[in-house]
Amino acid sequence: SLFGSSDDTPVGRFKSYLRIATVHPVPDYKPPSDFLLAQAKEIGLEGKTLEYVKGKPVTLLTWMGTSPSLPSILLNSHVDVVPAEKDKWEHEPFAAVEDAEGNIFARGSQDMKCVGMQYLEAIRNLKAQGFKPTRTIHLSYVPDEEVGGVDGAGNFIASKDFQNLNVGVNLDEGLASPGESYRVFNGERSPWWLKIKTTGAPGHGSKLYDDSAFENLLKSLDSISKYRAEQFSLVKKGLRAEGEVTSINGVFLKAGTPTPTGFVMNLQPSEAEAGFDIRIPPLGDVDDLQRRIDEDWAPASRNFTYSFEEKVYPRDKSGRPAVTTADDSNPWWVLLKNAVVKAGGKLSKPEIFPAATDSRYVRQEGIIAFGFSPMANTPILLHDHNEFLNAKEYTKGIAVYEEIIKAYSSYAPDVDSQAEL
Ligand SMILES: CSCC[C@H](NC(C)=O)C(=O)O
Ligand SMILES: [Zn+2]
Ligand SMILES: [Zn+2]
Repeated sequence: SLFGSSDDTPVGRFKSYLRIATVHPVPDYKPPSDFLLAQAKEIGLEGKTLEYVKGKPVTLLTWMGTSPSLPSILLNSHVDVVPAEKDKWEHEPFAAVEDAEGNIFARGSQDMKCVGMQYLEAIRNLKAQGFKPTRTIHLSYVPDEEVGGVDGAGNFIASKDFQNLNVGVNLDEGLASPGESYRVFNGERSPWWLKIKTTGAPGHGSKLYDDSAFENLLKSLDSISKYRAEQFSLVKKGLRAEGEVTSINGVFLKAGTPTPTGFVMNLQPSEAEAGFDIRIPPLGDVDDLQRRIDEDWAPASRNFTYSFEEKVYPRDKSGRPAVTTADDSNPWWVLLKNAVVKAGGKLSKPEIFPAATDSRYVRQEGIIAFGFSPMANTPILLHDHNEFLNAKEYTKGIAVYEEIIKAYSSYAPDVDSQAEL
């Protein structure tokens, strides 16, 4: 066929998509978009591209519902993947080699080309069964998630195009699960990427004096380290899940006077800097964290200045925690749970995603969003060497999406009770 595979089966088409190396730092977004548009045409979906940034198309596929005025369903996936260190892999990372056990090795096999193709395969099957959706279903294939999504989902979700889709519920990526239950995420922690910098008088390495830059920084590191230990101990004691505490991890340190072979060893430097990746849960205390930064970690009294490379506010536009209700009061939660069970799967308790996905842009709009990648019995290998997904597990996921799409697109309660949905 057009994309170099003669294997025109669900698994074959998955492999074809995996073989399109949409890899950072310079993914070519045209080939996957052409591939997806060709798939859409074959299945009978409307397809178009929206290009908010040149060379970074959002591919939007649509299955019109019979009641197109009802809020729609948006199935999102990102087309880009992180790089792979080829020589550390057992199989070429973009060859989509299937081993004797049916494991398909490729960068993107878990994160998240599986999901992007499973949506399409589920729709292909539903169409073949003669199913007619009541609500309209949109599939968005976005660029640049792996570099923060600003040029991808960020632009798309801020657009008039997106508003016009009238999205009622969104699905995006989750994580694989080594156990038999699928994981599901109803919120995520927000990144604050903090850089702190202090200055102090330089001096001889032998002299004890107050307020050296290095000493200023050590005090901050001490305070940060204590806070980190407190948060981590809540996880270690089993009192909180990983996504429910604030994490802070050092990511760089910068100080010293370089020589051609190392650093000057008897000179106390006049500047010291450090960087931290902080993640705040949706219900985390933003004011407390900000106070710690101002008073303990980067106080002006110790000559600090600070800046953020990233600072996502963990609330939606109305000031509510950017978290989706995942209990029986939310019909979209109930539908999801029941659909998974109907497909023969199990769903774990909802969790907060520890890192950031494109879902944050949707939840910030106050729209219901679940992170869900149907991969059970699968080691978590996103961004890792030898990322793989088993063909059987992939195929099970298609059946799961068939049930979800059926349930979601058929959901049409009485007109007066569905204003919010
Ligand atoms: C600020 S965007 C960063 C996005 C990235 N996402 C993942 C899934 O690793 C992260 O959480 O670091
Ligand atoms: Zn991803
Ligand atoms: Zn990723």
